[in-house]
Amino acid sequence: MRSVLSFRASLRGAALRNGEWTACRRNFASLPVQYRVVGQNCQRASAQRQQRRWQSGAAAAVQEAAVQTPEELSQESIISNLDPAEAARLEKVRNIGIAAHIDSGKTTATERVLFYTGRINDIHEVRGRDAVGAKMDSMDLEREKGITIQSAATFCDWVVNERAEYGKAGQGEEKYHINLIDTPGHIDFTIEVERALRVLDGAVMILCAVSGVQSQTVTVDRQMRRYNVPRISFVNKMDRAGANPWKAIDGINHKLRIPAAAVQVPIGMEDEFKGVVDLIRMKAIYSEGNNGEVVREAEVPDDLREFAQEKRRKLIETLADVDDEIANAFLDERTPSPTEIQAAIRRATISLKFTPVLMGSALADKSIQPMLDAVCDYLPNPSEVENLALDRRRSETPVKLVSYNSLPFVGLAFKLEESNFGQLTYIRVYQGQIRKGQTVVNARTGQKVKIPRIVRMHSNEMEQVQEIGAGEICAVFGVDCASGDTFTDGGLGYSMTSMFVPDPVISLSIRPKQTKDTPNFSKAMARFQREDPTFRVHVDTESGESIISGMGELHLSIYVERMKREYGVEVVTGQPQVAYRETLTERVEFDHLLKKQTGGAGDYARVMGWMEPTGQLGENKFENQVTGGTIDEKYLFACEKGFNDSCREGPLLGHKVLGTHMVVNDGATHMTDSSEHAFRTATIQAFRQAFRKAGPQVLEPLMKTVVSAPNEFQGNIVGILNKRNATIHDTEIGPEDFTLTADCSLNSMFGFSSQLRAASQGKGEFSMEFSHYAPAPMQLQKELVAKHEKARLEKISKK
Ligand SMILES: Nc1nc2c(ncn2[C@@H]2O[C@H](COP(=O)(O)OP(=O)(O)OP(=O)(O)O)[C@@H](O)[C@H]2O)c(=O)[nH]1
Repeated sequence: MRSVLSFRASLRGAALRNGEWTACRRNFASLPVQYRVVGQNCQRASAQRQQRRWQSGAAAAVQEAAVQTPEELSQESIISNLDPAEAARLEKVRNIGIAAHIDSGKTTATERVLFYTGRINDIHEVRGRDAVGAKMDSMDLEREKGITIQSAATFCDWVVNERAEYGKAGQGEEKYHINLIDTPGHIDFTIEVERALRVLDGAVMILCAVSGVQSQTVTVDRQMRRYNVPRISFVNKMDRAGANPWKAIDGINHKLRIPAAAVQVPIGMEDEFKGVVDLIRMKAIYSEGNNGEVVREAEVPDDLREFAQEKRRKLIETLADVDDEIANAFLDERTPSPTEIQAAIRRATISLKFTPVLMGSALADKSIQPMLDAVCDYLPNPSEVENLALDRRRSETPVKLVSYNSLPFVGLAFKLEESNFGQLTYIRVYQGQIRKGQTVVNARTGQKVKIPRIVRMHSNEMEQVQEIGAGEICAVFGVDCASGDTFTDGGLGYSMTSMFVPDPVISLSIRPKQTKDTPNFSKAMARFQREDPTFRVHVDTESGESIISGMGELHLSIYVERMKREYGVEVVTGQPQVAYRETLTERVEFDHLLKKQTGGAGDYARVMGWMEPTGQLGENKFENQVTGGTIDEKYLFACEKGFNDSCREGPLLGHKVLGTHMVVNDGATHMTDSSEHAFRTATIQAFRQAFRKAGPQVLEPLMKTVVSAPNEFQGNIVGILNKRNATIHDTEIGPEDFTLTADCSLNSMFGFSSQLRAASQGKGEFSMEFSHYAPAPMQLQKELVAKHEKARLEKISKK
């Protein structure tokens, strides 16, 4: 032990003095485990110290610069005197989401959660024979197709019983209030996951016991990281043939790169799956009764004792890598107590360093209750999550929001939905309370709105309430706003950052079959656009047709179907179109003169400079390098407008331009004939001419495609993908199914779903997600440009 301690001392000195830790790391892998733990702790201590130093410096700077309003001063004094009763209320609140790959069992698990918490009286299955369907899939389309399309919110109370092993005996029951959002798995509805994770404090990531980490698990993982959402993992479908929770845990560790360890081991597998052993308390847990509603605890079965001990050691070892207290116990060669392990899992989960893995079978009603206990035990309450707003009155300084009722109200509208009673706006209350009849202010528009009605949502049902406290989720009626707007009580100049909205990748033309349906058609379009930021509608300037754009074929086909069912409008749609982009590849100089001086007021503008690629296929850039005032400031502003207009409609196909840099460094102005209009037009003309000379290219979206199917269909499916020019990167062959990952151009993937169905007897599935833009094949580029040119000339000749 002495050598370990001196090792620790020398490392700490080195790490703090001059960062030699990096050098130590090179030989790190060869050290025995206890040395590795010490090393990591020292590194962490050094980083923490540096961070603390930085934070105190930053806080002092902010305080110096701040001119605080009376409201903000009162906010600070309230925070420094937090009421213990308020803290106790918050401790028992959990705002969580359930997110996973398609068909992992999110809705099935949520149905059990609602049943065990007494929110529903019977369990109904997704695509069940009783034709009722799961509670959270309330839309007819969801019930028919057996997929979740919209996220649905609900709430329930869960009672965690005293557990002597955690030193809580004698404290009785603890009742938790859980706000829960069930999200869709299909990538086409990804915005639903995005906005749910934006406002939730924690998540349950469900994995299929047979497939483990799948393509959408990776997407959901990325979204959770984007919003710093701690998660517990639940390996579902333990009753299925081929179930292997250890493969799933391996996937979390290596594919998602988040330290994970099982906190349970299964008792039996596949159709012998009976329950789980809780590794922290070393107790067997069985769910019995008609619907698994009776939870029975028993001793660990003899034949599992050794295996459970081994997995318990693995859990402690994984925790020692991410938690100092467990690392110290490890060093002292002491086995941590259940209370210490539980506390360490909670700390490490909330600080995003670890995910505990639970397992069960939602369909077989097994082991859902321990998952609910874990939600309460390991996921954060609203006061444990850092939520920041930007203070517009202090140059957007970030301020921490505190889930405390007595503070001024701040909430975020994260989802809009049209209901029979008008627009329903889902709001997460970050601080303060919202009351019926209260006037709140939209931070974006400055508009004041009175809240006429507040409800708590239970899927498609509502429960009226008078007020909602800090840290909770509710929905309000009669508030006109956009998704992502911040509301405050008007006293604070705070606004919150909104969620990430991906760009649509596919579009198609659409029109009502009968002209009499046009008003309803427009109404539906307006509503769908307001509700879903990834669904866009615009009118094509050339053809005059309405074009809808979205995240995939399924996404758009669902809206076409909803139009028919909810608005009685039959529509005619065109072929799906890909959202191409345009870029240039070479540097080209320009010197363009616009001169119209025949009678009356003329137009005069000369712009000079160059265009070149930015080096990345990202944002376009306009730069003014004019010296000597050859072009007036206001005209340069018009040049920039002309540049932005040109980037919206590229010269090749009329699609958006990417990665283009335009520099204007000289020009000429006429005393009377120059105008903003002239400079804007001259820039557009210069852009068009220069772009065409600068090695222009059409870019097409490449999709990360993941296909899985039973092994016997692999040959067929690979053949189909090869014909569609896919680049296959990876194939993983399991005992029954294979999964392959490929890059495919979206253009080549139309109709793939039906071809896959036919080639795999309906057993194959695939998901596609936008990856990046890449140059389209030369032949396709030529065809697209020629088609666009032909359509343009036809339009001119018709005029
Ligand atoms: N064998 C088995 N099947 C399950 C289990 N849980 C769910 N299923 C089945 O898996 C299918 C998908 O279940 P859902 O609950 O709709 O999955 P989901 O993740 O909500 O689906 P999406 O939201 O559409 O992505 C259904 O047929 C369920 O009956 C389970 O524990 N075992």
